[in-house]
Amino acid sequence: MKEIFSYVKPYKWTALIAFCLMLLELFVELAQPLIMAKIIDDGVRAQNQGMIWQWGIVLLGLSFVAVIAGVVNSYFSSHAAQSFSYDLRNALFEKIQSFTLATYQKFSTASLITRLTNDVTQVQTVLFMSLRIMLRAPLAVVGSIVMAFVVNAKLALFLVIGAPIILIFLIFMVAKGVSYFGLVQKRVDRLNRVLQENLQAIRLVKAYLRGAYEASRFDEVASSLKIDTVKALRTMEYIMPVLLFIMNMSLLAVLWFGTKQIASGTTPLGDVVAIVNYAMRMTGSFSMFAFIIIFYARAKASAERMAEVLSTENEIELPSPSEKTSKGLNFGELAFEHVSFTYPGGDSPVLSDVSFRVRSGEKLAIMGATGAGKSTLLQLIPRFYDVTEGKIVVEGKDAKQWDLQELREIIGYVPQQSLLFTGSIADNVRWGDAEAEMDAVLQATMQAQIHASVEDFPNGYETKVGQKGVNLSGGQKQRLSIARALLRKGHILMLDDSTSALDVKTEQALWEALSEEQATMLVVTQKIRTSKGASRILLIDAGKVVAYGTHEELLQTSVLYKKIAISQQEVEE
Ligand SMILES: Nc1ncnc2c1ncn2[C@@H]1O[C@H](COP(=O)(O)OP(=O)(O)OP(=O)(O)O)[C@@H](O)[C@H]1O
Repeated sequence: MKEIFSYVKPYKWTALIAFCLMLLELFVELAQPLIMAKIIDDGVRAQNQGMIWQWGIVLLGLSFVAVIAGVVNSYFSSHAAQSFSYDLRNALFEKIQSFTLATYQKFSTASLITRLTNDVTQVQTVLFMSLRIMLRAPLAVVGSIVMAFVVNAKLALFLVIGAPIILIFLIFMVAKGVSYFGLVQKRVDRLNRVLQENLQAIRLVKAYLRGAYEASRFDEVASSLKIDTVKALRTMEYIMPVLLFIMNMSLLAVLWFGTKQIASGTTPLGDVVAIVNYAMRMTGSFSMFAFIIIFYARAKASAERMAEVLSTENEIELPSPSEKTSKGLNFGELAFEHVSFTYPGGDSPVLSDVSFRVRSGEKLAIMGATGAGKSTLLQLIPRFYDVTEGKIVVEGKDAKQWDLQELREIIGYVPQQSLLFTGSIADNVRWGDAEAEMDAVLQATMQAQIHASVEDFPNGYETKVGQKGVNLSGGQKQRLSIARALLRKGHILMLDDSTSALDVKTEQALWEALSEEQATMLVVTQKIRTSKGASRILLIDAGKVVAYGTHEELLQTSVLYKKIAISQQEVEE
Protein backbone atom coordinates (compact mmCIF):
# COMPACT_ATOMS: atom_id res chain seq x y z
CA MET A 1 0.00 0.00 0.00
CA LYS A 2 2.85 2.38 0.91
CA GLU A 3 4.61 1.82 -2.39
CA ILE A 4 1.41 2.43 -4.32
CA PHE A 5 0.57 5.57 -2.38
CA SER A 6 3.98 7.02 -3.26
CA TYR A 7 2.25 7.82 -6.56
CA VAL A 8 0.20 10.43 -4.68
CA LYS A 9 3.38 12.46 -4.05
CA PRO A 10 3.21 14.61 -7.21
CA TYR A 11 -0.30 15.64 -6.18
CA LYS A 12 0.47 16.27 -2.53
CA TRP A 13 -0.54 19.94 -2.76
CA THR A 14 -3.85 19.16 -4.42
CA ALA A 15 -4.42 16.46 -1.82
CA LEU A 16 -3.43 18.84 0.98
CA ILE A 17 -5.90 21.51 -0.21
CA ALA A 18 -8.62 18.86 -0.37
CA PHE A 19 -7.64 17.73 3.12
CA CYS A 20 -7.75 21.30 4.54
CA LEU A 21 -11.18 21.88 2.99
CA MET A 22 -12.37 18.66 4.54
CA LEU A 23 -11.07 19.90 7.91
CA LEU A 24 -12.98 23.14 7.44
CA GLU A 25 -16.14 21.22 6.68
CA LEU A 26 -15.55 19.09 9.77
CA PHE A 27 -14.87 22.11 11.94
CA VAL A 28 -18.19 23.64 10.91
CA GLU A 29 -19.96 20.36 11.55
CA LEU A 30 -18.48 20.09 15.04
CA ALA A 31 -19.26 23.68 15.92
CA GLN A 32 -22.95 23.22 15.13
CA PRO A 33 -23.99 21.30 18.32
CA LEU A 34 -22.15 23.90 20.41
CA ILE A 35 -24.16 26.69 18.77
CA MET A 36 -27.34 24.68 19.15
CA ALA A 37 -26.63 24.32 22.89
CA LYS A 38 -26.14 28.09 23.07
CA ILE A 39 -29.43 28.75 21.24
CA ILE A 40 -31.29 26.37 23.60
CA ASP A 41 -29.81 27.65 26.87
CA ASP A 42 -29.34 31.38 26.17
CA GLY A 43 -32.07 31.83 23.54
CA VAL A 44 -34.98 29.38 23.95
CA ARG A 45 -34.87 28.89 27.74
CA ALA A 46 -34.04 32.54 28.47
CA GLN A 47 -36.71 33.54 25.87
CA ASN A 48 -34.25 35.87 24.13
CA GLN A 49 -35.48 36.27 20.49
CA GLY A 50 -32.50 38.45 19.47
CA MET A 51 -30.08 35.79 20.63
CA ILE A 52 -31.93 33.09 18.64
CA TRP A 53 -31.80 35.21 15.44
CA GLN A 54 -28.15 36.14 15.94
CA TRP A 55 -26.91 32.58 16.44
CA GLY A 56 -29.37 31.26 13.87
CA ILE A 57 -27.71 33.45 11.22
CA VAL A 58 -24.27 32.27 12.36
CA LEU A 59 -25.48 28.68 12.01
CA LEU A 60 -26.78 29.35 8.48
CA GLY A 61 -23.56 31.12 7.47
CA LEU A 62 -21.48 28.21 8.71
CA SER A 63 -23.67 25.73 6.83
CA PHE A 64 -23.11 27.72 3.65
CA VAL A 65 -19.31 27.66 4.24
CA ALA A 66 -19.55 23.88 4.73
CA VAL A 67 -21.36 23.45 1.40
CA ILE A 68 -18.79 25.52 -0.51
CA ALA A 69 -15.91 23.68 1.20
CA GLY A 70 -17.55 20.35 0.28
CA VAL A 71 -17.93 21.25 -3.40
CA VAL A 72 -14.36 22.55 -3.76
CA ASN A 73 -13.03 19.57 -1.80
CA SER A 74 -14.78 17.25 -4.26
CA TYR A 75 -13.06 19.02 -7.17
CA PHE A 76 -9.57 18.72 -5.67
CA SER A 77 -10.11 15.17 -4.38
CA SER A 78 -11.21 13.87 -7.76
CA HIS A 79 -8.34 15.67 -9.50
CA ALA A 80 -5.78 14.10 -7.15
CA ALA A 81 -7.38 10.63 -7.36
CA GLN A 82 -7.71 10.64 -11.15
CA SER A 83 -4.17 11.93 -11.71
CA PHE A 84 -2.85 9.34 -9.28
CA SER A 85 -4.57 6.47 -11.08
CA TYR A 86 -3.45 7.83 -14.47
CA ASP A 87 0.21 7.80 -13.34
CA LEU A 88 -0.13 4.43 -11.66
CA ARG A 89 -1.68 2.84 -14.74
CA ASN A 90 1.10 4.22 -16.92
CA ALA A 91 3.77 2.99 -14.50
CA LEU A 92 2.21 -0.48 -14.48
CA PHE A 93 1.94 -0.50 -18.26
CA GLU A 94 5.58 0.55 -18.66
CA LYS A 95 6.67 -2.12 -16.20
CA ILE A 96 4.69 -4.76 -18.08
CA GLN A 97 6.33 -3.69 -21.35
CA SER A 98 9.71 -4.44 -19.80
CA PHE A 99 8.68 -7.97 -18.77
CA THR A 100 10.31 -10.96 -20.33
CA LEU A 101 8.03 -13.54 -21.94
CA ALA A 102 8.64 -15.80 -18.95
CA THR A 103 7.29 -13.13 -16.58
CA TYR A 104 4.20 -12.63 -18.76
CA GLN A 105 3.58 -16.35 -18.50
CA LYS A 106 3.89 -16.14 -14.71
CA PHE A 107 1.21 -13.46 -14.35
CA SER A 108 -1.14 -14.43 -17.20
CA THR A 109 -2.62 -11.84 -19.56
CA ALA A 110 -6.04 -11.78 -17.89
CA SER A 111 -4.55 -11.12 -14.47
CA LEU A 112 -2.43 -8.27 -15.84
CA ILE A 113 -5.51 -6.72 -17.44
CA THR A 114 -7.43 -6.94 -14.13
CA ARG A 115 -4.54 -5.38 -12.27
CA LEU A 116 -4.33 -2.50 -14.72
CA THR A 117 -8.06 -1.81 -14.78
CA ASN A 118 -10.11 -3.09 -11.87
CA ASP A 119 -7.33 -3.00 -9.24
CA VAL A 120 -6.28 0.55 -10.13
CA THR A 121 -9.92 1.67 -9.93
CA GLN A 122 -10.32 0.15 -6.45
CA VAL A 123 -7.37 2.09 -5.09
CA GLN A 124 -8.36 5.27 -6.91
CA THR A 125 -11.84 5.09 -5.34
CA VAL A 126 -10.36 4.74 -1.88
CA LEU A 127 -8.00 7.66 -2.43
CA PHE A 128 -10.93 9.84 -3.50
CA MET A 129 -12.96 8.67 -0.54
CA SER A 130 -10.02 9.28 1.80
CA LEU A 131 -9.76 12.89 0.71
CA ARG A 132 -13.48 13.37 0.69
CA ILE A 133 -14.86 11.42 3.63
CA MET A 134 -12.63 8.60 4.85
CA LEU A 135 -10.17 10.66 6.91
CA ARG A 136 -13.07 12.76 8.03
CA ALA A 137 -14.66 9.85 9.83
CA PRO A 138 -11.85 9.21 12.39
CA LEU A 139 -11.24 12.95 12.72
CA ALA A 140 -14.93 13.48 13.37
CA VAL A 141 -14.78 10.82 16.08
CA VAL A 142 -11.78 12.45 17.77
CA GLY A 143 -13.27 15.93 17.27
CA SER A 144 -16.62 14.86 18.73
CA ILE A 145 -14.89 13.44 21.82
CA VAL A 146 -12.82 16.61 22.32
CA MET A 147 -15.88 18.85 21.91
CA ALA A 148 -17.91 16.64 24.22
CA PHE A 149 -15.19 17.10 26.88
CA VAL A 150 -15.31 20.85 26.33
CA VAL A 151 -19.06 20.80 26.93
CA ASN A 152 -19.23 18.35 29.84
CA ALA A 153 -16.27 16.15 30.85
CA LYS A 154 -18.28 13.78 33.07
CA LEU A 155 -20.83 12.87 30.43
CA ALA A 156 -18.14 12.77 27.72
CA LEU A 157 -16.41 9.91 29.57
CA PHE A 158 -19.19 7.56 28.48
CA LEU A 159 -18.35 8.27 24.86
CA VAL A 160 -14.65 7.43 25.35
CA ILE A 161 -15.17 4.00 26.89
CA GLY A 162 -16.54 2.38 23.71
CA ALA A 163 -14.06 3.95 21.25
CA PRO A 164 -10.98 1.68 21.87
CA ILE A 165 -13.09 -1.48 21.64
CA ILE A 166 -14.46 -0.30 18.32
CA LEU A 167 -10.96 0.53 17.01
CA ILE A 168 -9.50 -2.88 17.86
CA PHE A 169 -12.52 -4.55 16.31
CA LEU A 170 -12.16 -2.52 13.10
CA ILE A 171 -8.44 -3.33 12.72
CA PHE A 172 -9.23 -7.03 13.11
CA MET A 173 -11.98 -6.82 10.48
CA VAL A 174 -9.73 -5.04 7.94
CA ALA A 175 -7.08 -7.75 8.25
CA LYS A 176 -9.75 -10.36 7.63
CA GLY A 177 -11.26 -8.40 4.75
CA VAL A 178 -7.93 -8.04 2.91
CA SER A 179 -7.45 -11.79 2.60
CA TYR A 180 -11.06 -12.28 1.46
CA PHE A 181 -10.92 -9.52 -1.10
CA GLY A 182 -7.54 -10.79 -2.37
CA LEU A 183 -9.42 -13.97 -3.25
CA VAL A 184 -12.21 -11.95 -4.89
CA GLN A 185 -9.69 -10.22 -7.16
CA LYS A 186 -8.30 -13.62 -8.14
CA ARG A 187 -11.82 -14.64 -9.10
CA VAL A 188 -12.06 -11.50 -11.26
CA ASP A 189 -8.80 -12.63 -12.95
CA ARG A 190 -10.34 -16.01 -13.69
CA LEU A 191 -13.51 -14.46 -15.06
CA ASN A 192 -11.49 -12.21 -17.36
CA ARG A 193 -9.42 -15.17 -18.55
CA VAL A 194 -12.46 -17.22 -19.52
CA LEU A 195 -14.03 -14.22 -21.22
CA GLN A 196 -10.84 -13.37 -23.08
CA GLU A 197 -10.34 -16.95 -24.31
CA ASN A 198 -13.94 -17.14 -25.42
CA LEU A 199 -13.87 -13.88 -27.35
CA GLN A 200 -10.54 -14.68 -28.97
CA ALA A 201 -11.74 -18.08 -30.14
CA ILE A 202 -15.30 -17.08 -30.98
CA ARG A 203 -15.09 -18.63 -34.46
CA LEU A 204 -14.03 -21.98 -33.00
CA VAL A 205 -16.74 -21.78 -30.36
CA LYS A 206 -19.32 -21.37 -33.10
CA ALA A 207 -17.80 -23.93 -35.45
CA TYR A 208 -17.59 -26.62 -32.77
CA LEU A 209 -20.98 -25.67 -31.27
CA ARG A 210 -19.34 -25.09 -27.92
CA GLY A 211 -21.66 -22.20 -26.98
CA ALA A 212 -23.45 -24.14 -24.23
CA TYR A 213 -20.19 -25.50 -22.82
CA GLU A 214 -18.64 -22.02 -22.83
CA ALA A 215 -21.76 -20.61 -21.16
CA SER A 216 -21.47 -23.19 -18.38
CA ARG A 217 -17.73 -22.46 -18.01
CA PHE A 218 -18.52 -18.75 -17.71
CA ASP A 219 -21.34 -19.46 -15.29
CA GLU A 220 -18.98 -21.45 -13.09
CA VAL A 221 -16.42 -18.63 -12.78
CA ALA A 222 -19.13 -15.98 -12.44
CA SER A 223 -20.80 -17.91 -9.65
CA SER A 224 -17.52 -18.50 -7.78
CA LEU A 225 -16.92 -14.73 -8.04
CA LYS A 226 -20.40 -14.13 -6.63
CA ILE A 227 -19.96 -16.65 -3.81
CA ASP A 228 -16.59 -15.27 -2.72
CA THR A 229 -17.73 -11.65 -2.98
CA VAL A 230 -20.78 -12.41 -0.85
CA LYS A 231 -18.52 -14.22 1.64
CA ALA A 232 -16.21 -11.21 1.85
CA LEU A 233 -19.07 -8.75 2.20
CA ARG A 234 -20.76 -10.93 4.81
CA THR A 235 -17.70 -10.71 7.02
CA MET A 236 -17.96 -6.97 6.75
CA GLU A 237 -21.66 -7.05 7.62
CA TYR A 238 -20.80 -7.71 11.27
CA ILE A 239 -19.08 -4.37 11.54
CA MET A 240 -22.14 -2.15 11.53
CA PRO A 241 -24.29 -3.98 14.17
CA VAL A 242 -21.33 -4.29 16.57
CA LEU A 243 -20.56 -0.59 16.16
CA LEU A 244 -24.15 0.47 16.64
CA PHE A 245 -24.51 -1.73 19.70
CA ILE A 246 -21.46 -0.24 21.46
CA MET A 247 -22.34 3.33 20.51
CA ASN A 248 -25.99 2.96 21.50
CA MET A 249 -24.91 1.64 24.90
CA SER A 250 -22.77 4.78 25.35
CA LEU A 251 -25.69 6.95 24.26
CA LEU A 252 -28.03 5.27 26.73
CA ALA A 253 -25.51 5.88 29.53
CA VAL A 254 -25.27 9.58 28.53
CA LEU A 255 -29.07 9.92 28.54
CA TRP A 256 -29.41 8.07 31.85
CA PHE A 257 -26.85 10.14 33.75
CA GLY A 258 -27.63 13.32 31.78
CA THR A 259 -31.31 13.20 32.85
CA LYS A 260 -30.28 12.73 36.49
CA GLN A 261 -27.88 15.69 36.29
CA ILE A 262 -30.55 17.91 34.68
CA ALA A 263 -33.00 16.92 37.44
CA SER A 264 -30.46 17.76 40.15
CA GLY A 265 -29.71 21.04 38.35
CA THR A 266 -25.97 20.36 37.98
CA THR A 267 -26.05 20.29 34.17
CA PRO A 268 -28.03 22.54 31.79
CA LEU A 269 -30.31 20.86 29.21
CA GLY A 270 -28.28 22.38 26.32
CA ASP A 271 -25.16 20.47 27.44
CA VAL A 272 -26.96 17.12 27.40
CA VAL A 273 -28.47 17.89 23.99
CA ALA A 274 -24.97 18.79 22.68
CA ILE A 275 -23.38 15.60 24.08
CA VAL A 276 -26.18 13.48 22.61
CA ASN A 277 -25.59 15.28 19.32
CA TYR A 278 -21.84 14.49 19.46
CA ALA A 279 -22.60 10.88 20.35
CA MET A 280 -24.89 10.63 17.30
CA ARG A 281 -22.19 12.15 15.13
CA MET A 282 -19.67 9.63 16.46
CA THR A 283 -22.07 6.82 15.63
CA GLY A 284 -22.58 8.26 12.15
CA SER A 285 -18.84 8.63 11.61
CA PHE A 286 -18.13 5.11 12.84
CA SER A 287 -20.84 3.77 10.51
CA MET A 288 -19.33 5.71 7.63
CA PHE A 289 -15.94 4.36 8.59
CA ALA A 290 -17.31 0.82 8.64
CA PHE A 291 -18.72 1.30 5.16
CA ILE A 292 -15.45 2.69 3.83
CA ILE A 293 -13.46 -0.06 5.48
CA ILE A 294 -15.00 -2.50 3.00
CA PHE A 295 -13.57 -0.42 0.17
CA TYR A 296 -10.30 -0.02 2.02
CA ALA A 297 -9.90 -3.79 2.55
CA ARG A 298 -10.58 -4.37 -1.14
CA ALA A 299 -8.20 -1.60 -2.19
CA LYS A 300 -5.47 -2.95 0.05
CA ALA A 301 -5.73 -6.34 -1.64
CA SER A 302 -5.60 -4.59 -5.03
CA ALA A 303 -2.63 -2.46 -3.99
CA GLU A 304 -0.70 -5.59 -3.01
CA ARG A 305 -1.40 -7.10 -6.42
CA MET A 306 -0.14 -3.97 -8.17
CA ALA A 307 2.92 -3.75 -5.95
CA GLU A 308 3.70 -7.33 -6.98
CA VAL A 309 3.81 -6.22 -10.64
CA LEU A 310 5.87 -3.11 -9.92
CA SER A 311 8.42 -4.95 -7.82
CA THR A 312 8.95 -7.81 -10.26
CA GLU A 313 12.56 -7.91 -11.32
CA ASN A 314 13.30 -8.40 -14.97
CA GLU A 315 14.81 -11.81 -15.41
CA ILE A 316 16.77 -10.78 -18.50
CA GLU A 317 20.32 -10.08 -17.52
CA LEU A 318 21.24 -6.67 -18.93
CA PRO A 319 24.89 -5.79 -19.56
CA SER A 320 26.57 -3.35 -17.20
CA PRO A 321 27.57 -0.06 -18.89
CA SER A 322 31.22 -1.20 -19.02
CA GLU A 323 30.35 -4.48 -20.75
CA LYS A 324 28.01 -2.84 -23.22
CA THR A 325 29.51 -2.25 -26.63
CA SER A 326 28.00 -0.52 -29.62
CA LYS A 327 26.50 -2.36 -32.57
CA GLY A 328 28.50 -5.28 -34.00
CA LEU A 329 30.71 -5.13 -37.04
CA ASN A 330 29.93 -8.23 -39.06
CA PHE A 331 26.61 -7.27 -40.65
CA GLY A 332 23.98 -9.93 -39.95
CA GLU A 333 26.40 -12.68 -38.85
CA LEU A 334 24.99 -15.08 -36.36
CA ALA A 335 26.29 -18.12 -34.48
CA PHE A 336 24.84 -20.51 -31.93
CA GLU A 337 27.57 -22.05 -29.75
CA HIS A 338 26.47 -25.14 -27.83
CA VAL A 339 23.14 -23.58 -26.97
CA SER A 340 20.75 -25.41 -24.68
CA PHE A 341 17.46 -24.04 -23.48
CA THR A 342 14.79 -25.07 -20.99
CA TYR A 343 11.61 -23.01 -20.60
CA PRO A 344 11.25 -21.42 -17.13
CA GLY A 345 9.51 -23.98 -14.99
CA GLY A 346 10.07 -26.71 -17.60
CA ASP A 347 11.79 -29.94 -16.62
CA SER A 348 13.51 -30.96 -19.84
CA PRO A 349 15.48 -28.94 -22.39
CA VAL A 350 13.66 -27.88 -25.55
CA LEU A 351 17.00 -27.28 -27.30
CA SER A 352 20.19 -29.24 -26.56
CA ASP A 353 23.70 -28.34 -27.59
CA VAL A 354 22.71 -26.50 -30.77
CA SER A 355 25.61 -25.07 -32.77
CA PHE A 356 25.64 -23.48 -36.22
CA ARG A 357 26.90 -20.38 -37.99
CA VAL A 358 25.22 -18.15 -40.58
CA ARG A 359 27.37 -15.70 -42.51
CA SER A 360 26.40 -12.23 -43.56
CA GLY A 361 23.59 -12.28 -46.14
CA GLU A 362 23.18 -16.06 -46.09
CA LYS A 363 19.80 -17.76 -45.88
CA LEU A 364 19.39 -20.53 -43.33
CA ALA A 365 16.38 -22.81 -43.58
CA ILE A 366 15.36 -24.39 -40.28
CA MET A 367 13.43 -27.63 -40.60
CA GLY A 368 12.08 -30.23 -38.24
CA ALA A 369 8.90 -31.91 -37.05
CA THR A 370 6.32 -29.93 -35.08
CA GLY A 371 7.47 -29.29 -31.55
CA ALA A 372 11.12 -29.85 -32.55
CA GLY A 373 12.06 -26.41 -31.17
CA LYS A 374 12.25 -24.26 -34.33
CA SER A 375 10.20 -21.30 -33.02
CA THR A 376 11.99 -21.47 -29.69
CA LEU A 377 15.35 -21.25 -31.48
CA LEU A 378 14.28 -18.05 -33.26
CA GLN A 379 12.94 -16.50 -30.06
CA LEU A 380 16.29 -16.84 -28.34
CA ILE A 381 17.97 -14.48 -30.84
CA PRO A 382 16.15 -11.25 -29.84
CA ARG A 383 16.39 -12.52 -26.25
CA PHE A 384 12.71 -13.09 -25.61
CA TYR A 385 14.22 -15.79 -23.43
CA ASP A 386 17.83 -16.26 -22.38
CA VAL A 387 19.78 -19.38 -23.22
CA THR A 388 20.24 -21.81 -20.36
CA GLU A 389 23.68 -22.93 -21.58
CA GLY A 390 26.08 -21.87 -24.33
CA LYS A 391 25.88 -18.55 -26.15
CA ILE A 392 24.45 -16.80 -29.17
CA VAL A 393 26.87 -14.57 -31.00
CA VAL A 394 25.28 -11.78 -33.03
CA GLU A 395 27.58 -9.83 -35.36
CA GLY A 396 30.61 -11.04 -33.42
CA LYS A 397 29.29 -10.19 -29.95
CA ASP A 398 27.57 -12.26 -27.28
CA ALA A 399 23.84 -11.38 -27.46
CA LYS A 400 23.94 -10.73 -23.71
CA GLN A 401 26.38 -7.88 -24.23
CA TRP A 402 24.13 -6.10 -26.68
CA ASP A 403 21.99 -3.23 -25.61
CA LEU A 404 18.61 -4.96 -25.75
CA GLN A 405 17.00 -2.21 -27.82
CA GLU A 406 19.86 -2.11 -30.33
CA LEU A 407 19.78 -5.88 -30.64
CA ARG A 408 16.06 -5.91 -31.37
CA GLU A 409 16.43 -2.99 -33.79
CA ILE A 410 18.57 -5.06 -36.14
CA ILE A 411 16.11 -7.94 -36.24
CA GLY A 412 13.00 -8.18 -38.42
CA TYR A 413 10.76 -10.90 -36.99
CA VAL A 414 7.68 -12.45 -38.54
CA PRO A 415 6.04 -14.71 -35.95
CA GLN A 416 4.23 -17.91 -36.84
CA GLN A 417 0.88 -16.35 -36.04
CA SER A 418 0.41 -13.10 -37.95
CA LEU A 419 -0.68 -10.38 -35.59
CA LEU A 420 -2.11 -7.09 -36.75
CA PHE A 421 -3.35 -4.16 -34.72
CA THR A 422 -6.39 -1.92 -34.92
CA GLY A 423 -5.48 0.95 -37.25
CA SER A 424 -4.84 1.44 -40.97
CA ILE A 425 -2.85 -0.93 -43.16
CA ALA A 426 -0.13 1.72 -43.47
CA ASP A 427 0.00 2.04 -39.67
CA ASN A 428 0.45 -1.70 -39.37
CA VAL A 429 3.33 -1.80 -41.82
CA ARG A 430 4.89 1.21 -40.09
CA TRP A 431 5.24 -0.87 -36.97
CA GLY A 432 8.51 -1.84 -38.67
CA ASP A 433 9.65 1.78 -38.73
CA ALA A 434 7.34 4.48 -37.42
CA GLU A 435 9.24 7.21 -39.27
CA ALA A 436 9.25 5.50 -42.68
CA GLU A 437 8.18 7.55 -45.71
CA MET A 438 5.34 6.22 -47.84
CA ASP A 439 7.86 5.26 -50.57
CA ALA A 440 9.59 2.89 -48.16
CA VAL A 441 6.25 1.45 -47.08
CA LEU A 442 5.37 0.80 -50.73
CA GLN A 443 8.74 -0.80 -51.40
CA ALA A 444 8.23 -3.17 -48.47
CA THR A 445 4.68 -4.11 -49.47
CA MET A 446 5.73 -4.68 -53.09
CA GLN A 447 8.54 -6.92 -51.96
CA ALA A 448 6.13 -8.79 -49.68
CA GLN A 449 3.73 -9.23 -52.66
CA ILE A 450 0.84 -7.50 -50.90
CA HIS A 451 0.85 -4.13 -52.65
CA ALA A 452 -1.61 -5.16 -55.39
CA SER A 453 -4.11 -6.54 -52.84
CA VAL A 454 -3.92 -3.37 -50.77
CA GLU A 455 -4.51 -1.25 -53.88
CA ASP A 456 -7.65 -3.26 -54.52
CA PHE A 457 -9.17 -2.22 -51.20
CA PRO A 458 -11.48 0.81 -51.63
CA ASN A 459 -9.43 2.84 -49.16
CA GLY A 460 -6.05 1.40 -50.14
CA TYR A 461 -3.41 1.88 -47.46
CA GLU A 462 -5.88 3.78 -45.28
CA THR A 463 -8.17 0.72 -45.02
CA LYS A 464 -8.89 0.11 -41.37
CA VAL A 465 -7.72 -3.22 -40.06
CA GLY A 466 -10.18 -4.70 -37.55
CA GLN A 467 -9.02 -6.10 -34.22
CA LYS A 468 -6.32 -8.72 -34.91
CA GLY A 469 -6.90 -8.22 -38.65
CA VAL A 470 -10.31 -9.89 -38.72
CA ASN A 471 -11.17 -8.31 -42.08
CA LEU A 472 -8.11 -9.76 -43.87
CA SER A 473 -7.38 -13.21 -45.22
CA GLY A 474 -4.71 -15.42 -43.63
CA GLY A 475 -2.38 -14.94 -46.62
CA GLN A 476 -2.90 -11.16 -46.60
CA LYS A 477 -2.09 -11.01 -42.90
CA GLN A 478 1.06 -13.07 -43.42
CA ARG A 479 2.30 -10.83 -46.22
CA LEU A 480 1.55 -7.65 -44.25
CA SER A 481 3.55 -9.09 -41.36
CA ILE A 482 6.42 -9.77 -43.75
CA ALA A 483 6.20 -6.20 -45.14
CA ARG A 484 6.36 -4.89 -41.58
CA ALA A 485 9.54 -6.87 -40.91
CA LEU A 486 11.08 -5.77 -44.23
CA LEU A 487 10.42 -2.10 -43.50
CA ARG A 488 12.55 -2.52 -40.41
CA LYS A 489 15.58 -2.93 -42.72
CA GLY A 490 17.22 -5.08 -40.10
CA HIS A 491 20.42 -7.06 -40.45
CA ILE A 492 18.70 -10.32 -39.61
CA LEU A 493 15.28 -11.32 -40.95
CA MET A 494 13.50 -14.18 -39.19
CA LEU A 495 10.46 -15.79 -40.81
CA ASP A 496 8.69 -18.41 -38.71
CA ASP A 497 6.72 -20.52 -41.14
CA SER A 498 5.34 -17.23 -42.45
CA THR A 499 4.33 -18.28 -45.94
CA SER A 500 2.15 -21.28 -45.09
CA ALA A 501 -1.04 -19.55 -46.29
CA LEU A 502 0.39 -18.41 -49.64
CA ASP A 503 -0.28 -20.10 -52.97
CA VAL A 504 2.71 -21.54 -54.84
CA LYS A 505 2.95 -18.68 -57.36
CA THR A 506 2.80 -15.89 -54.77
CA GLU A 507 5.28 -17.72 -52.56
CA GLN A 508 7.72 -18.11 -55.44
CA ALA A 509 7.42 -14.41 -56.30
CA LEU A 510 8.01 -13.58 -52.63
CA TRP A 511 11.20 -15.65 -52.37
CA GLU A 512 12.48 -14.12 -55.60
CA ALA A 513 11.89 -10.63 -54.23
CA LEU A 514 13.50 -11.57 -50.93
CA SER A 515 16.59 -12.94 -52.66
CA GLU A 516 17.60 -9.31 -53.26
CA GLU A 517 17.62 -8.70 -49.51
CA GLN A 518 20.98 -7.97 -47.93
CA ALA A 519 19.87 -9.22 -44.55
CA THR A 520 20.80 -12.62 -43.21
CA MET A 521 17.67 -14.74 -43.28
CA LEU A 522 16.47 -17.46 -40.94
CA VAL A 523 13.48 -19.21 -42.39
CA VAL A 524 11.50 -21.84 -40.54
CA THR A 525 9.88 -24.01 -43.16
CA GLN A 526 8.42 -27.43 -43.78
CA LYS A 527 8.90 -27.22 -47.54
CA ILE A 528 11.83 -28.68 -49.45
CA ARG A 529 10.94 -26.22 -52.23
CA THR A 530 11.95 -23.40 -49.86
CA SER A 531 14.95 -25.12 -48.28
CA LYS A 532 16.43 -25.86 -51.70
CA GLY A 533 16.98 -22.12 -52.23
CA ALA A 534 18.71 -21.67 -48.85
CA SER A 535 22.48 -21.38 -48.42
CA ARG A 536 22.29 -24.00 -45.66
CA ILE A 537 19.73 -26.11 -43.90
CA LEU A 538 19.53 -26.88 -40.20
CA LEU A 539 17.48 -29.96 -39.49
CA ILE A 540 16.45 -30.39 -35.87
CA ASP A 541 14.71 -33.20 -34.14
CA ALA A 542 13.54 -33.06 -30.50
CA GLY A 543 15.74 -30.02 -29.88
CA LYS A 544 18.94 -31.56 -31.29
CA VAL A 545 20.68 -30.77 -34.56
CA VAL A 546 20.51 -33.89 -36.69
CA ALA A 547 21.81 -32.45 -39.96
CA TYR A 548 23.40 -29.22 -41.14
CA GLY A 549 24.54 -28.36 -44.67
CA THR A 550 23.36 -27.53 -48.15
CA HIS A 551 20.42 -29.23 -49.86
CA GLU A 552 22.75 -31.46 -51.89
CA GLU A 553 24.87 -32.35 -48.88
CA LEU A 554 21.85 -33.25 -46.78
CA LEU A 555 20.40 -35.44 -49.53
CA GLN A 556 23.63 -37.41 -49.29
CA THR A 557 24.15 -37.40 -45.52
CA SER A 558 20.72 -37.26 -43.87
CA VAL A 559 18.28 -40.10 -44.19
CA LEU A 560 15.56 -38.00 -42.54
CA TYR A 561 16.02 -35.07 -44.94
CA LYS A 562 16.04 -37.40 -47.89
CA LYS A 563 12.81 -38.99 -46.67
CA ILE A 564 11.15 -35.57 -46.37
CA ALA A 565 12.39 -34.64 -49.85
CA ILE A 566 11.08 -37.82 -51.37
CA SER A 567 7.71 -37.52 -49.65
CA GLN A 568 7.30 -33.97 -50.89
CA GLN A 569 8.36 -34.79 -54.42
CA GLU A 570 5.72 -37.49 -54.39
CA VAL A 571 3.17 -34.98 -53.21
CA GLU A 572 4.25 -32.53 -55.89
CA GLU A 573 4.18 -35.23 -58.59
N1 LIG B 1 6.09 -20.74 -23.75
C1 LIG B 1 6.39 -22.03 -23.58
N2 LIG B 1 6.52 -22.53 -22.35
C2 LIG B 1 6.84 -23.83 -22.17
N3 LIG B 1 7.05 -24.71 -23.16
C3 LIG B 1 6.93 -24.26 -24.42
C4 LIG B 1 6.59 -22.89 -24.70
N4 LIG B 1 6.56 -22.74 -26.04
C5 LIG B 1 6.85 -23.93 -26.57
N5 LIG B 1 7.08 -24.85 -25.62
C6 LIG B 1 7.47 -26.26 -25.82
O1 LIG B 1 8.71 -26.27 -26.50
C7 LIG B 1 8.76 -27.28 -27.50
C8 LIG B 1 9.19 -26.66 -28.83
O2 LIG B 1 8.19 -25.75 -29.25
P1 LIG B 1 8.40 -24.86 -30.55
O3 LIG B 1 7.22 -23.96 -30.66
O4 LIG B 1 9.72 -24.23 -30.52
O5 LIG B 1 8.35 -25.96 -31.68
P2 LIG B 1 8.31 -25.80 -33.24
O6 LIG B 1 9.36 -26.68 -33.79
O7 LIG B 1 8.37 -24.37 -33.63
O8 LIG B 1 6.89 -26.41 -33.55
P3 LIG B 1 5.85 -26.03 -34.72
O9 LIG B 1 6.44 -26.42 -36.01
O10 LIG B 1 4.66 -26.86 -34.38
O11 LIG B 1 5.58 -24.57 -34.59
C9 LIG B 1 7.38 -27.92 -27.53
O12 LIG B 1 7.48 -29.14 -26.85
C10 LIG B 1 6.50 -26.98 -26.76
O13 LIG B 1 5.56 -27.69 -26.01
